[in-house]
Amino acid sequence: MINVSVAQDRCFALLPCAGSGSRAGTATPKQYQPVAGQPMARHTLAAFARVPRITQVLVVVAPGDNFLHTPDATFSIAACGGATRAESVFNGLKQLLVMGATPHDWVLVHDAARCLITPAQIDALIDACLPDAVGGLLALPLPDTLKHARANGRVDATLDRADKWLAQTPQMFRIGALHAALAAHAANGFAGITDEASAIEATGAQPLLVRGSAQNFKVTYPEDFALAEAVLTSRDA
Ligand SMILES: Nc1ccn([C@@H]2O[C@H](COP(=O)(O)OP(=O)(O)OP(=O)(O)O)[C@@H](O)[C@H]2O)c(=O)n1
Ligand SMILES: C[C@](O)(CO)[C@H](O)COP(=O)(O)O
Repeated sequence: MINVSVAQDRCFALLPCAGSGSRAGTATPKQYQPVAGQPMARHTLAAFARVPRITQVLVVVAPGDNFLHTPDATFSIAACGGATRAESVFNGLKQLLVMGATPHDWVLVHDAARCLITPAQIDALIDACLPDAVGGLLALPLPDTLKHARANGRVDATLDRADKWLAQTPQMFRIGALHAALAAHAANGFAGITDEASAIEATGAQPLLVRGSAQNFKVTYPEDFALAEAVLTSRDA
């Protein structure tokens, strides 16, 4: 007998990996910089490879990129990266549908540059979102006091942070819903769409917040590499 619930709940992973990493200041895009002995994106991929509920992993790279092109059965590559992260994700979703995913399947979109994600955190998001009608994202309540700045670099107010969260990835939604939500912003260059949840929110739906970890930070600035290296090395010890 076919297990219908499993067939309905397939989870794909989509890793946008086509950025230039301009804030990191590296010669090659930051996601390919060596961290703890491997290109950063390889650590991200290794975490997803250890989650049995992920049916397939697709990495979206920039056209012409060949940094990940060594044979590896745990992921596929599509060289369809766009000018923005949202465009890379939008193009990757189209590729997933070409590869046999259906609009009803789930997709977990995860920054290649968040190389400290763990299988347990991915599983926690899947567990929380599978029973949910909308889907959701890993996120963190603000750990610090939040200031409002004026253009002159001075503070004019301290904001209430009780209802503020920092968005992380993965962000998990139905492929069809996310594709349609992003398509609505394609004509204006995905302006204001900085993550998957923001596109879903614009449809009126309310993504679920699932508590992530401070260790799941995005390597963005030069000083972030040493921290990522230290955490990864400590996990291997
Ligand atoms: N056109 C783009 C831009 C970003 N990304 C990916 O989206 C993730 C998060 O983006 P971010 O950290 O902002 O990366 P960059 O855009 O590369 O960084 P920067 O803004 O400093 O240039 C990264 O894995 C990055 O490779 C992408 O696939 N396509
Ligand atoms: C998607 C994201 O990781 C959520 O925090 C983040 O917005 C991506 O980084 P960017 O600097 O906004 O491109």
